[in-house]
Amino acid sequence: MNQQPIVQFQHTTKKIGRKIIVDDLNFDVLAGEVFGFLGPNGAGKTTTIRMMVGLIKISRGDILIKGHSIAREFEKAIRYVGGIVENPDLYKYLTGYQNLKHYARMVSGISKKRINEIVEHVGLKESIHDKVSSYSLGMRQRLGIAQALLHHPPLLILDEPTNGLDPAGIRELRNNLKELAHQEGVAVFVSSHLLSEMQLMCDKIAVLQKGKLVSIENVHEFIAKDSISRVYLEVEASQTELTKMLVADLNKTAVAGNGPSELWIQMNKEEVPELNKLLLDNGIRVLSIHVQERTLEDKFLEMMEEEQ
Ligand SMILES: Nc1ncnc2c1ncn2[C@@H]1O[C@H](COP(=O)(O)OP(=O)(O)OP(=O)(O)O)[C@@H](O)[C@H]1O
Repeated sequence: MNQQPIVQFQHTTKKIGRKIIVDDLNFDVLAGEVFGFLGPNGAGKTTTIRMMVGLIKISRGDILIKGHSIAREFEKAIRYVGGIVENPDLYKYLTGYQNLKHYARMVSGISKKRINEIVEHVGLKESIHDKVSSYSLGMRQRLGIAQALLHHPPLLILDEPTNGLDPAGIRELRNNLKELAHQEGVAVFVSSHLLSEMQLMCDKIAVLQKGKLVSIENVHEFIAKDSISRVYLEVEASQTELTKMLVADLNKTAVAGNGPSELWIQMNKEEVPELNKLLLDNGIRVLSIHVQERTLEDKFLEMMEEEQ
């Protein structure tokens, strides 16, 4: 997979009045990855995206798209961007196809073949000749993506794309975006509040807080890093004895679970074999041992608490 940088943030900063809203961002978004942009309300995500598409000026630094500066050569840079920043811009009284044709006329060099190809790609073939007013929100979102992709941009920017979609619509969108990135090599830059969704959708996660980049990692590494999991045990042993043994041998405190033989311990997944051995060496019968993996949401909330 071609992993060249499509977007390069270079000391990107936005100041409004005296307030620094986005503070010295430095990172790349690569071809072929779904890149998640996370952060609590007011972190500066929308402001960053608005700078990426030229809706507001960059105060300091720059953003390069395929090597072209948004600040100095906007016309060139923006040609490489497909974006839905607010709601997709669609004419409801026209059909999906007429909308795409209208858009294609504004951007030169888009063939009929390309329109059909993209319609198929976003899964709208069946309903493309229906009026947009009859479309569900998910279908409108897909038509918006088709429109953004008509001119073959190597970068797709989506601000909160799952807003208002039902679970089936979210799943469709997720699969669609992953396919675009992984099979067509498009860099997909997505901001969202839905952490469970981002965990399923993204390859990489960047976390913004108070305008600053606080983390950027592969999604699996991000979740697993310094990962303390809950390990649930169901054993045939007296809880008091077991608790004493865990403190003495592993320096761990166990918490009673729901049933009389259940308890849980906080530990790294890597420590589980040691726990298992300790139980076996002491002749304790283990009925079940289960590691509850952390989610992106757990990690994100922990991180926000630490930052506070
Ligand atoms: N034009 C403006 N004037 C003053 N402050 C602004 C302006 N635009 C944004 N802000 C402030 O900048 C901060 C970042 O806003 P932004 O909308 O980028 O955050 P966000 O991460 O997208 O948040 P959300 O998740 O709530 O959409 C907020 O504190 C907001 O109040």
